[in-house]
Amino acid sequence: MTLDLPTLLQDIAADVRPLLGEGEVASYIPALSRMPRDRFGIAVATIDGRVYGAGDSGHRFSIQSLSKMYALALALQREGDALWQRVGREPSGTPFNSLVQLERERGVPRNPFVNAGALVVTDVLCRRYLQPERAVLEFVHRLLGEADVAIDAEVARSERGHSDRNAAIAHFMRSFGNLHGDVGAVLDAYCAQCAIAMSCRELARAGLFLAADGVQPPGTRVVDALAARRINALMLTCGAYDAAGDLACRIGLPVKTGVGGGIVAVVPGRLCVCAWAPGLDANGNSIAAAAAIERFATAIGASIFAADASP
Ligand SMILES: NC(=O)CC[C@H](N)C(=O)O
Repeated sequence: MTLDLPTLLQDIAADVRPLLGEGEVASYIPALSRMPRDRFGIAVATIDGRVYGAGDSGHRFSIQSLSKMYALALALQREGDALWQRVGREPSGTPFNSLVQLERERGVPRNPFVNAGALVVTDVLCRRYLQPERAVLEFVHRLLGEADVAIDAEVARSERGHSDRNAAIAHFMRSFGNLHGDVGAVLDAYCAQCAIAMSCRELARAGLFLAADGVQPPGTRVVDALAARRINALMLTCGAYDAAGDLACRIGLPVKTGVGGGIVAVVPGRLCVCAWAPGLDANGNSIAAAAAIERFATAIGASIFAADASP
């Protein structure tokens, strides 16, 4: 059966509309507190080059922790397996900005997707690049084959001005010797990378390398196949923080969430899907975007835990 993806996406946009008033926007970053909660977008990019969208699929929003996929890819490309000496590969079962495990585990974060792990990744990039946030942005430009996407300077400034918790995490790790650079410089780069603004269409296209063993269609290798596989594994187990198990049950795919309301999911060998809606649940994951991707994955039979992948 050939799937009618444009119609499916329209149906999903209509289905999730009642959820759009639910949840809270990420007001701990003041510039994000103004986001209207009635927005919704969804887009799918297939590895053979088709892109479909519905709702506000072309509207750019703050990618926030979705940037951690790109930063990790870049760090793995530069550092290889040495990275795993400084960052773990286990789910945390704690909120994304938690400090509690760091003392017991001597400053080694559980995984690269909680803030502590992402700050270590940024520290690695600070060693490698004079402007690490530009390196992440240019990595995105390479994935998209165009240089249009940018960092929203106001969002970056707003988060940087309210980054006490991330500063605490960074200083704490530095006290254990697991953050080597200047904490202020790491926070500058981290907040700027989180403030990249992209649309669902751009995020779905940019994530295709994860669906294609590290090769960005139509044929540019951006990371090796093993790195792509590892990023997917970490997205499945850690990409949604303390909701990773719930989303694995509901969606069954590698996913990454961000407090800007975006969720990216990868269907290996086939496609990448991104949904966006600003209202967040208590874990900081978008309520309507998660519901939309759940509905999409179910409709196309995408769960990696199901025997039959194609309806
Ligand atoms: N989960 C997220 O998207 C968090 C990213 C945000 N910039 C923070 O550090 O708090």
